[in-house]
Amino acid sequence: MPTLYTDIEIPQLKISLKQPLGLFINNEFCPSSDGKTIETVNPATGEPITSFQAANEKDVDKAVKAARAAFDNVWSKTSSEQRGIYLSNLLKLIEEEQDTLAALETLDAGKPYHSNAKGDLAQILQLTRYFAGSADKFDKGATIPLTFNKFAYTLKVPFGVVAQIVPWNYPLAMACWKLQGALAAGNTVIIKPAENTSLSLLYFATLIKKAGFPPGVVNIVPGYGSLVGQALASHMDIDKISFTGSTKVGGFVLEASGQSNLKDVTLECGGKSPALVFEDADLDKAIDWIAAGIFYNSGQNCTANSRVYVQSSIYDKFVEKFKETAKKEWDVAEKFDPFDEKCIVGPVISSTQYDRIKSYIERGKREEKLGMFQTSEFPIGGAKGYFIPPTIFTDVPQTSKLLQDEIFGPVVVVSKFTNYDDALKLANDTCYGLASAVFTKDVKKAHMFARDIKAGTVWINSSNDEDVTVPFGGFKMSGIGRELGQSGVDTYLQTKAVHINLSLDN
Ligand SMILES: NC(=O)C1=CN([C@@H]2O[C@H](COP(=O)(O)OP(=O)(O)OC[C@H]3O[C@@H](n4cnc5c(N)ncnc54)[C@H](O)[C@@H]3O)[C@@H](O)[C@H]2O)C=CC1
Ligand code: BAL
Repeated sequence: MPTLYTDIEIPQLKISLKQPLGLFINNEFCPSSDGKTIETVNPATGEPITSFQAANEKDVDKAVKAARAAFDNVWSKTSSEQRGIYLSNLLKLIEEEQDTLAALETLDAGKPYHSNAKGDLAQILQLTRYFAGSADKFDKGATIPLTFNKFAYTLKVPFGVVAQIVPWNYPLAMACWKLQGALAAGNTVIIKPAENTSLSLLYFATLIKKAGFPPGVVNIVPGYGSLVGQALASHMDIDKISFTGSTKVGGFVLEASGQSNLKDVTLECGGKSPALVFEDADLDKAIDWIAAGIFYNSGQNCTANSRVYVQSSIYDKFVEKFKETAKKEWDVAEKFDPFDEKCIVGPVISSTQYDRIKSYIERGKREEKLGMFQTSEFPIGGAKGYFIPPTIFTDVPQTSKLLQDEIFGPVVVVSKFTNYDDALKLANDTCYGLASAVFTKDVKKAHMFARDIKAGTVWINSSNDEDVTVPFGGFKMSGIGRELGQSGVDTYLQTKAVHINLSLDN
């Protein structure tokens, strides 16, 4: 029998835990059908942590059968109030176990424990509270009076069996954005974590069971995207799929739906979000927001403000102060233990991502010969893991690959603009449309920008301070659909129209 649990010790926090390593189907941890496993690595050290069971197509079928049976026999007959009670039970358990869950994020994803992983858990608590309260509120239809002899009404009904594929940059938070919304709406779920960050969600499964969710309502199939993700996207008995990750894979998911059963698709994909700084902005505050908006989570944010446009009249001053702030507040030097309070910029997730980001930095420096500032020497001496210092490229032309591509690391490009029209044109010149930020004291200009920018989120005088009660999602190649807020439940409901004939004659 394969190992389905291992003991994990986190001496820095004096935490010991029993880590599940199996697939989670019908409320039980089980081995994969072919016994294959995946090794997961601590990105702060590059050393292996443990290995977990890797699902395959056969296991996906098993999970879908469990989810279908749970939907048909139990979950579709469970009242929305009761679903809210299960989510409230879950909330209490997350509160009790938040330090352990945050510690697992730090260990497996390299997120600085104090300044980052704990923040993810705070958001998870907030959204679980919100979705627990929404279960019996957002599923109401409407009555539509038609003629004397006819009226209609609508019912909001869950899709049934929902698949969810989540990435590694916010492993548990992204899972909870999707999971709690789908459960509140009355669906059963099969969820796939990213292959490099599966531990926190597997531990979370123990809370799902303790919270009282019936077997089969939540199923977890860790494994490779090209195998398990693809099997979910093309499965004939899954009614909806929600995906967060790269735009490229988002396209595969959409295509797989089209080639299989036209399952409903929500996609939350890449971004290259602009931040505009006008000459009337509060410069110090703008810089603080922008630095956090790109360097937090080592730049591994789909909404990171990775393109900064500054009005020419304040450009030099901005660049000088931005570098100072990056060095003072966001340097990585000698802070290589993400459990230590001093570590603010953790490692990036993997050697693959490290090499990818490094190649962009090399390109900017050598091929494109751009002005570059880094808070520390790179590669960093003394770091075993995948640490990259905050990197600022200046005077970057609009045609640069560094300005057009999503780099997904602590790398930012800064350029000039002359006036509002120029700034807007540059900001909209991208295939993405996830988020944007504008810094100005001119209320009119700020709202003009909110109107004119083609992006799903606009921050005025802030950046990346998302809120779980506000809808989130992208324009253009950044995605399809919305999550969080009321949309976070609505996206898992479909509308049925009922026509009523009151006529006595026909
Ligand atoms: N929007 C976001 O939050 C994220 C964006 N990205 C972007 O993607 C780039 C590459 O990162 P990756 O880890 O390669 O992202 P990815 O898109 O391959 O991974 C995200 C999730 O999709 C799954 N997946 C991979 N191939 C799949 C397939 N064929 N069918 C279904 N699911 C599949 C993965 O297993 C993972 O769970 C990053 O540099 C970044 O630009 C990555 C992660 C999150
Ligand atoms: N900030 C959570 C969404 C994301 O960056 O993927």
